[in-house]
Amino acid sequence: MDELLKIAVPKGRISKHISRMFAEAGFAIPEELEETRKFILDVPEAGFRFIIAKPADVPVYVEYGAADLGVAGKDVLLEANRDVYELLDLDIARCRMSVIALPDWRPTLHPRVATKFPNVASKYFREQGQQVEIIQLNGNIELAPLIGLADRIVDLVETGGTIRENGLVEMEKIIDITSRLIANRGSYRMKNEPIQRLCDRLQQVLNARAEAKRAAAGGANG
Ligand SMILES: Nc1ncnc2c1ncn2[C@@H]1O[C@H](COP(=O)(O)OP(=O)(O)OP(=O)(O)O)[C@@H](O)[C@H]1O
Ligand SMILES: O=P(O)(O)OC[C@H]1O[C@H](OP(=O)(O)OP(=O)(O)O)[C@H](O)[C@@H]1O
Repeated sequence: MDELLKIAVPKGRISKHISRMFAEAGFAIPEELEETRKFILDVPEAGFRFIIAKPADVPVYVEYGAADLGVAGKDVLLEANRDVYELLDLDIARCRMSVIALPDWRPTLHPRVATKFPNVASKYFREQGQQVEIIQLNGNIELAPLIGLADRIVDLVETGGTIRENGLVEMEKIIDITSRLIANRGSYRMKNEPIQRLCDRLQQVLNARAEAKRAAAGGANG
């Protein structure tokens, strides 16, 4: 097959994990993936064309077939709710989505929740039987309760450093988050062989990583 497999990858956190993971899978990926200002990076030796996208745009490129495959956080996938196949949990960029507030938070008559994930947050509070006004922001969500824009936020937590530094507390976890490999439905049928080959190699990396983790835990215990 001479056509390159088009893979949409967000720059930043996820691209760092991806270059490492693809290298472990035996694909020589140039360091450029993390550094480049180019938005298209061909790696013909491996048969890939990387498309460098904003995280929230990855499912859009994949749904429309502008990319065959993509890597996106489960947060982004739940929020975007696009018609794509989720092929693999890559177990990278692990964090959780939580409800966060100031420590003295009390229920109010007209609660306001600020978030980058309005669809996920609305669904969560609806399921909890809570009526809230959702305010969509695009970043630095932790600011909202500090300046009186909202009394709670829904955001991602990894180490807890950001909420701690801003004097906030995590109230409830909504869901655990990792990044997923997704595929365009048509590409999955038409380019099944190279996609399956890539999935198999990535699955081997996941197995090797899990085994190394088990061995390390065993060593620490024994
Ligand atoms: N602190 C974190 N720790 C681990 N994973 C995270 C963390 N924050 C975000 N993620 C995961 O990484 C993905 C990409 O996040 P990243 O911070 O690189 O981009 P962003 O800031 O959301 O997007 P943009 O570039 O549009 O500002 C998120 O969708 C999420 O799945
Ligand atoms: O628990 P921690 O380890 O502190 O990580 C959590 C922070 O990381 C993410 O922000 P990011 O750095 O992506 O910035 P953003 O607000 O622009 O998305 C997230 O939105 C939190 O603010």
